[in-house]
Amino acid sequence: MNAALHNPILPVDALRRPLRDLRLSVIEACNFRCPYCMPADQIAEDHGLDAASRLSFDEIETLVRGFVRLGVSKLRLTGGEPLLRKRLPELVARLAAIEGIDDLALTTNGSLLAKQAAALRDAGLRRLTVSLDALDPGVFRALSGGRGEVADVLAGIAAAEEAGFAPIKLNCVVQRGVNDDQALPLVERFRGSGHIVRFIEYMDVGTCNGWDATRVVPSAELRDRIHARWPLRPLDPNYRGEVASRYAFEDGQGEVGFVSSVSAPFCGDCHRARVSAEGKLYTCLFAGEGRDLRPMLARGEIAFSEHVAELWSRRADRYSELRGAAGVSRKHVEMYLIGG
Ligand SMILES: Nc1nc2c(ncn2[C@@H]2O[C@H](COP(=O)(O)OP(=O)(O)OP(=O)(O)O)[C@@H](O)[C@H]2O)c(=O)[nH]1
Ligand SMILES: C[S@@+](CC[C@H](N)C(=O)[O-])C[C@H]1O[C@@H](n2cnc3c(N)ncnc32)[C@H](O)[C@@H]1O
Ligand code: SF4
Ligand code: SF4
Repeated sequence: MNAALHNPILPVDALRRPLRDLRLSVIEACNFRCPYCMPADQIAEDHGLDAASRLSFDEIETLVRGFVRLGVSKLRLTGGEPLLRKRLPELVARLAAIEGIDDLALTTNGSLLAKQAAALRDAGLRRLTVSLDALDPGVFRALSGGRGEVADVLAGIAAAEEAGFAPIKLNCVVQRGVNDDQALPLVERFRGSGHIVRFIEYMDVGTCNGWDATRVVPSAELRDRIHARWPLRPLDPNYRGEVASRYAFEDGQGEVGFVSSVSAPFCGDCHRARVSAEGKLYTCLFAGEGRDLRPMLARGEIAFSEHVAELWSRRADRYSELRGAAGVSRKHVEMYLIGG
């Protein structure tokens, strides 16, 4: 909607998909070690770039302005754990002020949210997604790699609610035999709260999480389990290309969502670009390597956007649809580098 204001010629990729959505990692480091993302035995305690290797706030602002010229109106900040980035509210305020960014969201593990929710809200953040894989303290702790407490995340959600975030989306990555027994308690806890629990199929992202297809719980199976207890009916997407499929509780107690990248891929409508904390562009969550945008950033917003338009026009990614096909190999970037 805003895009034509800036640039009447908007790029489409080789599969005719426009660029609408930017997911920007502000930091690659994390205080958790979720085994499906950053297994503790493989990712060192002091893992991470030195601060100077991360894009500066000035670079990030130029980058986002450049993406807006190409049609992006939706921006999600992620990580690593984005709340570890120093002076994050200051960055949020700068990004919220950019004309053309209609939707500014952030995904966090929630552990540091209690302290920061109000400042982020005041800075202009409008939407929040908190990852929450379990309510049981022991299961939660194991799924954070022994680093997190569910009580802190629940306190973070309460603080975010208090600060005015509504609805908050709560993302749960489901693994069979690990935390699939947490699904119904999560639904029970948040039904009627105004927040939206979303179940994410465990994905084969990265090369270090030992992904195993037998641990994927297809969304349809989970949906049936929930439906048997609290009847559901399908809802229309909020916008074209929405990643989660939505279901309302028949009794009016809100909705749940399912992200089914493994059992029902959605590449046809994928309008998302991803940029890592050091400024590499990934045109797919499963891309093998990124393109370093930093040199072009130094040449300013217009030259930068022309460069990205060129890269986007050559994009033909659709990994989830091709998964398992002959010749499709796994040489993926790690999830904590690309931000999910
Ligand atoms: N395979 C795949 N998974 C995705 C894609 N986009 C998001 N996901 C996954 O879906 C999950 C939910 O994503 P969120 O960060 O909550 O973002 P979203 O669903 O786009 O959020 P909304 O803007 O609120 O609709 C995350 O675990 C992502 O990794 C995608 O393009 N491909
Ligand atoms: C990489 S994290 C970054 C943001 C923040 N640290 C958090 O956990 O919310 C973004 C999302 O990716 C999800 N994720 C990580 N690895 C995954 C995997 N293998 N399959 C599915 N989702 C995954 C996480 O659960 C989280 O919701
Ligand atoms: S999913 Fe998020 S919280 Fe968990 S290890 Fe990855 S980046 Fe950290
Ligand atoms: S697998 Fe790649 S192309 Fe397909 S929806 Fe995910 S990010 Fe987009």
